[in-house]
Amino acid sequence: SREKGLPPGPPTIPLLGNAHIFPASAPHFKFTEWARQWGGIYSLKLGSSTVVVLTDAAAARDLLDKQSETTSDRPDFYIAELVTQGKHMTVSHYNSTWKTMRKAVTTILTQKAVAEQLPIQQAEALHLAYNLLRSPQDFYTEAKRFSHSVILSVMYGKRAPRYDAPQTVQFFDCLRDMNALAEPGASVLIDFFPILKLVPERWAKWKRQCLQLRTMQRALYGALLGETEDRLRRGEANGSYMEVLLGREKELNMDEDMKLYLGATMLEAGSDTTSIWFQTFFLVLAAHPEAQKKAQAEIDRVVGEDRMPVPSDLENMPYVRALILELHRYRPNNPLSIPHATEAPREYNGYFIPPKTMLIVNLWGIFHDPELFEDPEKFEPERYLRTESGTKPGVDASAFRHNLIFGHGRRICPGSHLAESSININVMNLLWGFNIKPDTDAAGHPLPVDDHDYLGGLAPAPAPFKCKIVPRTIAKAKIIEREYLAADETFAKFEVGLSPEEKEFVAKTRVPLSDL
Ligand code: HEM
Repeated sequence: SREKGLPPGPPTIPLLGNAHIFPASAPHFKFTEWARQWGGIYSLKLGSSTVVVLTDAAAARDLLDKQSETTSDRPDFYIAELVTQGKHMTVSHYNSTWKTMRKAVTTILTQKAVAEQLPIQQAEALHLAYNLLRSPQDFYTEAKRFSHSVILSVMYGKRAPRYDAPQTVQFFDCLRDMNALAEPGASVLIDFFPILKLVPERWAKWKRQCLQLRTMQRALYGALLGETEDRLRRGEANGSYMEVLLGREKELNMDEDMKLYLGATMLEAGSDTTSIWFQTFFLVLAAHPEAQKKAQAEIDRVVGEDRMPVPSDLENMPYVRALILELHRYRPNNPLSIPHATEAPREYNGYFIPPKTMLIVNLWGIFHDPELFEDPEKFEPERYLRTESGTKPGVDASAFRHNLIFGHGRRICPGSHLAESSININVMNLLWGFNIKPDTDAAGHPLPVDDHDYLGGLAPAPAPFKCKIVPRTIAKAKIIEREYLAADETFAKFEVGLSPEEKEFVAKTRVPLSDL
């Protein structure tokens, strides 16, 4: 049962606590419903463990930002432990391995270092736009290829020019298997009822799956690391982050496994999140033509017809900036962020929070709170023009920093600069060049777009859907094509390591559309 002093919460039953009512999928909806009933700080009992859900931006700031020395641990995650033996930074406990890896990541992902990688990000964005001219129906997988290729290039100095290349397929298989194993249903049970860990391998299919995934991951990430080392030996450095790390591995104290899993962490954390963001972008814009038209009008005013947008244009586009913030609010990538855990007892607002409590920031519940946001279920970028935080006028918004969707405290997303840069470039490019429209029926009538249809997981992606992505003018399509072909030199630096098949593929596709 719930110990005295804990924040309130739904009634418990013996032994299980609240485990019998713990939602198996899309937990942010149930967590939000409970927040409206039990308040911005409530607790759940799962067996003898405690979860505190924070649907309150000020409480999240006070506990996770301001007291982050004792609230930066992660909960036990036995599945990840089996697969990576504690070396995956995102889910690792707050220990010396995490500190070493986090330091390495902060060294390579500074705002300045990200700015230096801008040319390949811009070239990848051109490739995305060019591919949307060629095969707009593939936008869903193209969002994944693009996101993966950017982080693969900046991390390992190698592009992913097509979605169905063997190494790219292998990467997405690893990601799919990890996400499936980490679905709250299975993993929550093991973590809260540790006796399940003792089930022998022959009865525990998940144990066998973990070992298979470990083998797959080590083969893939070992090969990518080896390729970078070979390139360095051949004197073909191209400025990738892994090269920087390899140059400083002694000073940063990185062992072999840390190097391998650091690359894995970055590729996985960077590919999935950004691709889901762009899939959401297409879905929500197809459903909201009015917002799309306003953003396009602003982009046309600032950029005109004769050139593509450049990053500095965004300064002059308040509506587009508001649209990006509204997308973060309306469909936050990680609706429950990533859970933290306490290392020491905490008192907050008269409640007692014991050590080893799982702290969940319910971003969904915060961003969809009708007390804070006018008509929160409505997609309305204008709210970010009325107030800086998008909240209703008069609401105390001091805890609403603009990067709330990137998490809190010492665990805050280290990839946020890279992600924001990708988002800014592409949102401008895509709205400048294309109309994103609902799919149509046989008679050409637009079909309704369901922007609530999402898959499960901690970072839910829109369920695969159809939409029409059409160049706004022939002149703009020609400019995209011209710019893409002109980025040849930038691409070439990241294509030395491609297999002969990939090189052939690139050579065949790097031609004007009329020659295809
Ligand atoms: C739209 C894109 C992205 C979103 C919304 C996002 C969001 C988040 C969130 C909410 C967290 C958890 C923070 C916390 O625990 O308080 C996180 C952690 C993390 N993110 Fe991102 N992220 C994005 C892109 C990226 C990219 C591009 C990279 C890599 C280049 C990256 C690397 C990481 C890593 C390594 C962590 C774990 C940090 C740690 O546990 O210390 N993310 N991200």
